[in-house]
Amino acid sequence: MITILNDNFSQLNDFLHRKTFSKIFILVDENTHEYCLPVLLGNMERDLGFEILEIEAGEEMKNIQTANQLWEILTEMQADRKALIINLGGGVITDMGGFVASTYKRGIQFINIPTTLLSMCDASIGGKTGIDLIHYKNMVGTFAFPEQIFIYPKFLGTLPFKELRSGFAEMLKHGLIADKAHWNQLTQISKIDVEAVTPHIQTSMDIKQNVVEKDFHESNIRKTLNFGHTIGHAVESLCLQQGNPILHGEAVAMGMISEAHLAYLENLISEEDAKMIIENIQRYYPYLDISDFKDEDITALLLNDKKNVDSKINFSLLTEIGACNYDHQCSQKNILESLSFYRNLNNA
Ligand SMILES: NC(=O)c1ccc[n+]([C@@H]2O[C@H](COP(=O)([O-])OP(=O)(O)OC[C@H]3O[C@@H](n4cnc5c(N)ncnc54)[C@H](O)[C@@H]3O)[C@@H](O)[C@H]2O)c1
Ligand SMILES: O=C(O)C(=O)C[C@@H](O)[C@H](O)[C@H](O)COP(=O)(O)O
Ligand SMILES: [Zn+2]
Repeated sequence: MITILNDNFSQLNDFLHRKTFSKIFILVDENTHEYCLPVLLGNMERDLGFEILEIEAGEEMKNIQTANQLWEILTEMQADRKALIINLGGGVITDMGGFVASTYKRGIQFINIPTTLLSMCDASIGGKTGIDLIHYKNMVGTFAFPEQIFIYPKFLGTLPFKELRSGFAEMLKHGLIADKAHWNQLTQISKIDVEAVTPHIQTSMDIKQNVVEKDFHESNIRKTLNFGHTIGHAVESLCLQQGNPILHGEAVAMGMISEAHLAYLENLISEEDAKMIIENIQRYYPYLDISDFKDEDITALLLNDKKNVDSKINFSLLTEIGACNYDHQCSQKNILESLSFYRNLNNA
Protein backbone atom coordinates (compact mmCIF):
# COMPACT_ATOMS: atom_id res chain seq x y z
CA MET A 1 0.00 0.00 0.00
CA ILE A 2 1.20 3.48 -0.89
CA THR A 3 0.40 6.45 1.35
CA ILE A 4 1.16 10.09 0.71
CA LEU A 5 2.28 11.43 4.10
CA ASN A 6 0.72 14.43 5.84
CA ASP A 7 3.11 17.03 7.16
CA ASN A 8 2.94 15.48 10.65
CA PHE A 9 3.54 11.92 9.35
CA SER A 10 0.43 10.78 11.22
CA GLN A 11 -0.14 7.79 8.94
CA LEU A 12 3.39 6.57 9.62
CA ASN A 13 2.94 6.97 13.39
CA ASP A 14 -0.38 5.10 13.20
CA PHE A 15 1.27 2.28 11.28
CA LEU A 16 4.18 2.02 13.73
CA HIS A 17 1.81 1.96 16.72
CA ARG A 18 -0.65 -0.48 15.19
CA LYS A 19 1.99 -3.12 14.62
CA THR A 20 4.24 -4.22 17.45
CA PHE A 21 7.84 -4.27 16.34
CA SER A 22 10.57 -5.52 18.67
CA LYS A 23 13.08 -2.97 17.25
CA ILE A 24 13.04 -0.36 14.53
CA PHE A 25 16.11 0.15 12.33
CA ILE A 26 16.29 3.17 10.03
CA LEU A 27 18.59 2.64 7.03
CA VAL A 28 20.02 5.84 5.55
CA ASP A 29 22.98 6.93 3.46
CA GLU A 30 25.13 9.94 4.37
CA ASN A 31 22.89 12.34 2.41
CA THR A 32 19.53 11.06 3.58
CA HIS A 33 21.01 11.08 7.10
CA GLU A 34 21.72 14.78 6.70
CA TYR A 35 18.64 15.93 4.76
CA CYS A 36 15.79 13.49 5.41
CA LEU A 37 16.38 11.82 8.78
CA PRO A 38 15.86 15.04 10.78
CA VAL A 39 12.45 15.46 9.10
CA LEU A 40 11.49 11.85 9.84
CA LEU A 41 12.67 12.00 13.46
CA GLY A 42 11.04 15.38 13.96
CA ASN A 43 7.73 13.78 13.10
CA MET A 44 8.09 10.27 14.57
CA GLU A 45 6.46 9.97 17.98
CA ARG A 46 9.00 9.94 20.79
CA ASP A 47 7.97 6.67 22.40
CA LEU A 48 9.16 4.76 19.34
CA GLY A 49 12.73 3.60 19.87
CA PHE A 50 15.05 3.15 16.90
CA GLU A 51 18.62 2.48 15.75
CA ILE A 52 20.26 4.18 12.79
CA LEU A 53 22.07 2.13 10.14
CA GLU A 54 24.15 4.30 7.82
CA ILE A 55 25.97 3.46 4.62
CA GLU A 56 27.96 5.62 2.20
CA ALA A 57 25.96 7.02 -0.69
CA GLY A 58 26.18 5.69 -4.24
CA GLU A 59 25.64 2.73 -6.54
CA GLU A 60 29.13 1.41 -5.68
CA MET A 61 27.75 0.56 -2.22
CA LYS A 62 24.94 -1.66 -3.59
CA ASN A 63 26.93 -4.85 -3.20
CA ILE A 64 27.37 -7.97 -1.10
CA GLN A 65 29.98 -6.36 1.20
CA THR A 66 27.48 -3.73 2.32
CA ALA A 67 24.72 -6.33 2.66
CA ASN A 68 27.05 -8.46 4.76
CA GLN A 69 27.93 -5.55 7.06
CA LEU A 70 24.25 -4.82 7.57
CA TRP A 71 23.40 -8.48 8.30
CA GLU A 72 26.26 -8.52 10.84
CA ILE A 73 25.10 -5.33 12.56
CA LEU A 74 21.54 -6.66 12.76
CA THR A 75 22.91 -9.84 14.33
CA GLU A 76 25.10 -7.94 16.83
CA MET A 77 22.09 -5.86 17.79
CA GLN A 78 19.99 -9.01 18.20
CA ALA A 79 17.39 -8.02 15.67
CA ASP A 80 14.72 -10.69 15.73
CA ARG A 81 11.97 -11.64 13.35
CA LYS A 82 9.69 -8.92 14.71
CA ALA A 83 12.18 -6.17 13.88
CA LEU A 84 11.38 -3.58 11.22
CA ILE A 85 13.72 -1.85 8.77
CA ILE A 86 12.69 1.59 7.53
CA ASN A 87 14.44 2.32 4.24
CA LEU A 88 14.84 6.09 4.07
CA GLY A 89 16.52 6.99 0.83
CA GLY A 90 16.76 6.57 -2.90
CA GLY A 91 16.74 3.40 -4.96
CA VAL A 92 20.08 2.23 -3.60
CA ILE A 93 18.69 2.29 -0.06
CA THR A 94 15.32 0.70 -0.97
CA ASP A 95 16.98 -2.02 -3.12
CA MET A 96 19.66 -2.73 -0.50
CA GLY A 97 17.44 -2.42 2.58
CA GLY A 98 14.73 -4.54 1.00
CA PHE A 99 17.28 -7.20 0.09
CA VAL A 100 18.84 -7.27 3.54
CA ALA A 101 15.43 -7.36 5.25
CA SER A 102 13.99 -10.04 2.97
CA THR A 103 16.93 -12.39 3.57
CA TYR A 104 17.88 -11.72 7.23
CA LYS A 105 16.56 -14.60 9.36
CA ARG A 106 14.66 -15.59 6.17
CA GLY A 107 12.82 -12.33 6.11
CA ILE A 108 11.85 -9.48 8.40
CA GLN A 109 9.45 -6.66 7.64
CA PHE A 110 10.49 -3.43 5.96
CA ILE A 111 8.88 -0.22 4.79
CA ASN A 112 10.09 2.21 2.14
CA ILE A 113 10.19 5.98 2.55
CA PRO A 114 11.65 7.07 -0.79
CA THR A 115 13.50 10.38 -0.90
CA THR A 116 14.43 10.69 -4.60
CA LEU A 117 12.13 11.20 -7.58
CA LEU A 118 13.35 7.90 -8.98
CA SER A 119 12.56 5.95 -5.85
CA MET A 120 9.17 7.65 -5.38
CA CYS A 121 8.00 6.87 -8.91
CA ASP A 122 9.76 3.57 -9.44
CA ALA A 123 12.28 1.87 -7.12
CA SER A 124 10.28 1.87 -3.88
CA ILE A 125 7.28 0.28 -5.62
CA GLY A 126 6.97 -3.28 -6.82
CA GLY A 127 9.11 -5.33 -4.48
CA LYS A 128 12.22 -5.84 -6.62
CA THR A 129 15.13 -5.77 -4.17
CA GLY A 130 18.74 -6.50 -4.92
CA ILE A 131 22.42 -5.80 -5.17
CA ASP A 132 24.95 -5.64 -7.98
CA LEU A 133 27.35 -8.56 -8.53
CA ILE A 134 30.82 -7.32 -9.47
CA HIS A 135 29.57 -4.68 -11.93
CA TYR A 136 26.50 -6.62 -13.15
CA LYS A 137 23.34 -4.71 -12.20
CA ASN A 138 20.88 -6.23 -9.71
CA MET A 139 22.14 -9.77 -10.33
CA VAL A 140 21.27 -11.04 -6.85
CA GLY A 141 17.99 -10.16 -5.22
CA THR A 142 14.52 -11.10 -4.16
CA PHE A 143 10.92 -10.26 -4.95
CA ALA A 144 9.64 -9.01 -1.59
CA PHE A 145 6.94 -6.45 -0.95
CA PRO A 146 7.50 -3.72 1.62
CA GLU A 147 4.79 -3.63 4.29
CA GLN A 148 4.04 -0.06 3.27
CA ILE A 149 5.40 2.73 1.11
CA PHE A 150 5.17 6.26 2.48
CA ILE A 151 5.69 9.12 0.04
CA TYR A 152 6.64 12.61 1.19
CA PRO A 153 7.26 14.68 -1.97
CA LYS A 154 8.79 17.55 0.05
CA PHE A 155 11.94 15.43 0.44
CA LEU A 156 12.68 16.41 -3.16
CA GLY A 157 13.47 19.94 -1.98
CA THR A 158 17.11 19.02 -1.23
CA LEU A 159 17.68 16.64 -4.14
CA PRO A 160 20.41 17.76 -6.59
CA PHE A 161 19.22 18.57 -10.13
CA LYS A 162 21.05 15.64 -11.77
CA GLU A 163 19.28 13.22 -9.41
CA LEU A 164 15.91 14.78 -10.17
CA ARG A 165 16.61 14.47 -13.89
CA SER A 166 17.64 10.84 -13.39
CA GLY A 167 14.26 10.03 -11.85
CA PHE A 168 12.48 11.88 -14.63
CA ALA A 169 13.81 9.27 -17.09
CA GLU A 170 11.80 6.51 -15.38
CA MET A 171 8.71 8.74 -15.51
CA LEU A 172 9.21 9.24 -19.24
CA LYS A 173 9.57 5.47 -19.52
CA HIS A 174 6.23 4.96 -17.76
CA GLY A 175 4.56 7.27 -20.28
CA LEU A 176 6.21 5.58 -23.23
CA ILE A 177 5.29 2.04 -22.24
CA ALA A 178 1.79 2.57 -20.90
CA ASP A 179 0.27 6.05 -21.06
CA LYS A 180 0.66 8.44 -23.98
CA ALA A 181 -1.10 11.24 -22.08
CA HIS A 182 1.52 10.98 -19.29
CA TRP A 183 4.29 11.19 -21.90
CA ASN A 184 2.62 14.19 -23.52
CA GLN A 185 2.30 15.99 -20.20
CA LEU A 186 5.87 15.26 -19.14
CA THR A 187 7.31 16.40 -22.46
CA GLN A 188 5.56 19.75 -22.05
CA ILE A 189 7.95 20.42 -19.17
CA SER A 190 10.65 22.76 -20.44
CA LYS A 191 12.80 22.82 -17.30
CA ILE A 192 12.95 19.86 -14.91
CA ASP A 193 12.46 21.13 -11.38
CA VAL A 194 10.55 20.05 -8.29
CA GLU A 195 7.59 22.27 -9.02
CA ALA A 196 7.22 20.96 -12.57
CA VAL A 197 7.54 17.25 -11.78
CA THR A 198 5.61 17.00 -8.51
CA PRO A 199 2.10 17.09 -10.05
CA HIS A 200 3.02 14.04 -12.19
CA ILE A 201 4.40 11.78 -9.46
CA GLN A 202 1.05 10.17 -8.64
CA THR A 203 0.34 9.15 -12.27
CA SER A 204 3.81 7.72 -12.66
CA MET A 205 3.49 5.74 -9.42
CA ASP A 206 0.08 4.44 -10.51
CA ILE A 207 1.45 3.21 -13.84
CA LYS A 208 4.19 1.26 -12.10
CA GLN A 209 1.86 -0.16 -9.47
CA ASN A 210 -0.72 -1.25 -12.06
CA VAL A 211 1.87 -3.20 -14.00
CA VAL A 212 3.28 -4.84 -10.87
CA GLU A 213 -0.20 -5.84 -9.66
CA LYS A 214 -0.72 -7.75 -12.91
CA ASP A 215 2.62 -9.57 -12.89
CA PHE A 216 4.62 -9.40 -9.65
CA HIS A 217 7.23 -12.01 -10.63
CA GLU A 218 7.94 -10.56 -14.08
CA SER A 219 6.66 -13.51 -16.07
CA ASN A 220 5.04 -11.32 -18.70
CA ILE A 221 3.85 -7.69 -18.72
CA ARG A 222 6.23 -6.51 -15.97
CA LYS A 223 9.01 -6.94 -18.52
CA THR A 224 7.72 -3.75 -20.18
CA LEU A 225 9.08 -1.81 -17.17
CA ASN A 226 12.47 -2.87 -18.47
CA PHE A 227 12.17 -0.81 -21.67
CA GLY A 228 15.46 1.06 -22.13
CA HIS A 229 17.15 -1.13 -19.53
CA THR A 230 18.53 -3.90 -21.76
CA ILE A 231 21.05 -1.56 -23.39
CA GLY A 232 20.86 0.95 -20.50
CA HIS A 233 21.92 -1.59 -17.87
CA ALA A 234 24.78 -2.84 -20.09
CA VAL A 235 26.15 0.70 -20.40
CA GLU A 236 25.55 1.45 -16.70
CA SER A 237 27.44 -1.75 -15.81
CA LEU A 238 30.40 -0.85 -18.04
CA CYS A 239 30.63 2.61 -16.49
CA LEU A 240 30.53 1.02 -13.03
CA GLN A 241 33.27 -1.41 -14.06
CA GLN A 242 35.44 1.49 -15.26
CA GLY A 243 35.05 3.14 -11.86
CA ASN A 244 33.17 5.97 -13.53
CA PRO A 245 29.53 5.35 -12.53
CA ILE A 246 26.68 7.19 -14.20
CA LEU A 247 23.23 7.68 -12.71
CA HIS A 248 20.67 4.95 -13.37
CA GLY A 249 18.26 7.35 -15.08
CA GLU A 250 21.04 8.66 -17.34
CA ALA A 251 21.71 5.09 -18.46
CA VAL A 252 17.99 4.47 -18.97
CA ALA A 253 17.67 7.67 -21.05
CA MET A 254 20.53 6.48 -23.26
CA GLY A 255 19.00 2.99 -23.42
CA MET A 256 15.57 4.37 -24.36
CA ILE A 257 17.11 6.33 -27.26
CA SER A 258 18.93 3.26 -28.65
CA GLU A 259 15.96 1.00 -28.07
CA ALA A 260 13.52 3.46 -29.66
CA HIS A 261 15.71 3.39 -32.76
CA LEU A 262 15.89 -0.39 -32.47
CA ALA A 263 12.07 -0.59 -32.38
CA TYR A 264 12.04 1.39 -35.63
CA LEU A 265 14.67 -0.92 -37.21
CA GLU A 266 12.54 -3.90 -36.17
CA ASN A 267 9.49 -2.31 -37.86
CA LEU A 268 7.60 -1.91 -34.58
CA ILE A 269 7.24 1.88 -34.63
CA SER A 270 7.36 4.45 -37.40
CA GLU A 271 10.50 6.46 -38.14
CA GLU A 272 8.53 9.59 -37.27
CA ASP A 273 7.59 8.30 -33.78
CA ALA A 274 11.13 7.08 -33.13
CA LYS A 275 12.51 10.48 -34.10
CA MET A 276 9.99 12.30 -31.92
CA ILE A 277 10.80 10.10 -28.88
CA ILE A 278 14.54 10.47 -29.38
CA GLU A 279 14.45 14.24 -29.88
CA ASN A 280 12.40 14.68 -26.73
CA ILE A 281 14.74 12.56 -24.60
CA GLN A 282 17.71 14.48 -26.04
CA ARG A 283 16.12 17.75 -24.89
CA TYR A 284 16.62 16.67 -21.28
CA TYR A 285 19.74 14.48 -21.27
CA PRO A 286 23.24 15.37 -22.45
CA TYR A 287 24.97 12.96 -24.83
CA LEU A 288 26.58 10.04 -23.04
CA ASP A 289 29.97 9.19 -24.47
CA ILE A 290 30.08 5.41 -25.09
CA SER A 291 32.95 5.54 -27.57
CA ASP A 292 35.21 3.63 -25.12
CA PHE A 293 32.84 0.65 -25.08
CA LYS A 294 33.30 -1.91 -27.81
CA ASP A 295 30.29 -3.65 -29.36
CA GLU A 296 31.64 -6.96 -27.97
CA ASP A 297 31.71 -5.57 -24.40
CA ILE A 298 28.13 -4.36 -24.65
CA THR A 299 26.96 -7.58 -26.30
CA ALA A 300 28.61 -9.68 -23.57
CA LEU A 301 26.53 -7.83 -20.98
CA LEU A 302 23.35 -8.06 -23.08
CA LEU A 303 23.84 -11.83 -23.08
CA ASN A 304 23.54 -11.81 -19.27
CA ASP A 305 20.35 -9.76 -19.13
CA LYS A 306 17.80 -11.19 -16.68
CA LYS A 307 15.05 -11.31 -19.31
CA ASN A 308 16.99 -13.71 -21.56
CA VAL A 309 16.05 -17.34 -22.05
CA ASP A 310 18.16 -19.95 -23.88
CA SER A 311 20.93 -17.42 -24.55
CA LYS A 312 18.55 -15.30 -26.62
CA ILE A 313 18.47 -11.58 -25.83
CA ASN A 314 14.91 -10.57 -25.05
CA PHE A 315 14.09 -6.89 -25.50
CA SER A 316 11.04 -4.94 -24.35
CA LEU A 317 10.34 -2.56 -27.24
CA LEU A 318 7.77 0.10 -27.95
CA THR A 319 5.02 -0.77 -30.42
CA GLU A 320 3.60 2.75 -30.21
CA ILE A 321 3.86 5.67 -27.79
CA GLY A 322 2.03 4.25 -24.77
CA ALA A 323 2.47 0.54 -25.57
CA CYS A 324 5.34 -1.90 -25.27
CA ASN A 325 5.94 -5.56 -26.14
CA TYR A 326 8.33 -7.96 -24.42
CA ASP A 327 10.38 -11.07 -25.24
CA HIS A 328 11.19 -9.50 -28.57
CA GLN A 329 14.32 -10.92 -30.22
CA CYS A 330 16.16 -8.61 -32.58
CA SER A 331 18.67 -9.34 -35.31
CA GLN A 332 22.29 -8.87 -34.22
CA LYS A 333 22.68 -6.45 -37.12
CA ASN A 334 19.90 -4.20 -35.78
CA ILE A 335 21.24 -4.30 -32.21
CA LEU A 336 24.66 -3.15 -33.42
CA GLU A 337 23.06 -0.56 -35.68
CA SER A 338 21.09 0.87 -32.74
CA LEU A 339 24.39 1.30 -30.84
CA SER A 340 26.11 2.92 -33.76
CA PHE A 341 23.07 5.16 -34.24
CA TYR A 342 23.55 6.36 -30.64
CA ARG A 343 27.29 6.91 -31.10
CA ASN A 344 26.61 9.01 -34.21
CA LEU A 345 24.20 11.31 -32.38
CA ASN A 346 27.32 13.01 -31.07
CA ASN A 347 28.10 14.27 -34.56
CA ALA A 348 24.53 15.01 -35.61
N1 LIG B 1 13.80 -1.96 -7.48
C1 LIG B 1 13.35 -1.27 -8.50
O1 LIG B 1 12.25 -1.49 -9.01
C2 LIG B 1 14.21 -0.18 -9.07
C3 LIG B 1 13.68 0.69 -10.02
C4 LIG B 1 14.48 1.70 -10.53
C5 LIG B 1 15.79 1.83 -10.09
N2 LIG B 1 16.27 0.99 -9.15
C6 LIG B 1 17.63 1.16 -8.62
O2 LIG B 1 17.64 2.39 -7.90
C7 LIG B 1 18.97 2.90 -7.86
C8 LIG B 1 18.95 4.37 -8.21
O3 LIG B 1 18.14 5.05 -7.28
P1 LIG B 1 18.30 6.62 -7.03
O4 LIG B 1 18.41 7.31 -8.31
O5 LIG B 1 17.27 6.99 -6.06
O6 LIG B 1 19.77 6.67 -6.42
P2 LIG B 1 20.37 6.80 -4.93
O7 LIG B 1 19.67 5.98 -3.96
O8 LIG B 1 21.83 6.59 -5.11
O9 LIG B 1 20.10 8.33 -4.56
C9 LIG B 1 20.68 9.32 -5.37
C10 LIG B 1 21.54 10.30 -4.57
O10 LIG B 1 20.70 11.26 -3.94
C11 LIG B 1 20.96 11.31 -2.54
N3 LIG B 1 19.70 11.65 -1.92
C12 LIG B 1 18.63 10.83 -1.77
N4 LIG B 1 17.58 11.53 -1.31
C13 LIG B 1 17.99 12.80 -1.16
C14 LIG B 1 17.34 13.98 -0.75
N5 LIG B 1 16.04 14.00 -0.47
N6 LIG B 1 18.08 15.12 -0.68
C15 LIG B 1 19.40 15.12 -1.03
N7 LIG B 1 20.05 14.02 -1.47
C16 LIG B 1 19.35 12.88 -1.53
C17 LIG B 1 21.54 9.97 -2.21
O11 LIG B 1 22.34 10.04 -1.07
C18 LIG B 1 22.37 9.69 -3.46
O12 LIG B 1 23.60 10.35 -3.37
C19 LIG B 1 19.77 2.06 -8.83
O13 LIG B 1 20.55 1.16 -8.12
C20 LIG B 1 18.73 1.34 -9.64
O14 LIG B 1 19.19 0.12 -10.15
C21 LIG B 1 15.51 0.00 -8.64
O1 LIG C 1 10.25 -2.89 -11.51
C1 LIG C 1 10.64 -3.37 -12.56
O2 LIG C 1 10.28 -4.48 -12.96
C2 LIG C 1 11.61 -2.64 -13.40
O3 LIG C 1 12.14 -3.19 -14.35
C3 LIG C 1 11.89 -1.21 -13.04
C4 LIG C 1 13.27 -0.72 -13.48
O4 LIG C 1 13.17 0.69 -13.63
C5 LIG C 1 14.36 -0.98 -12.45
O5 LIG C 1 15.54 -0.36 -12.87
C6 LIG C 1 14.61 -2.43 -12.07
O6 LIG C 1 15.47 -2.49 -10.96
C7 LIG C 1 15.26 -3.21 -13.17
O7 LIG C 1 15.20 -4.53 -12.83
P1 LIG C 1 16.14 -5.67 -13.40
O8 LIG C 1 15.35 -6.89 -13.16
O9 LIG C 1 16.36 -5.39 -14.85
O10 LIG C 1 17.41 -5.59 -12.66
ZN1 LIG D 1 15.14 1.50 -13.88
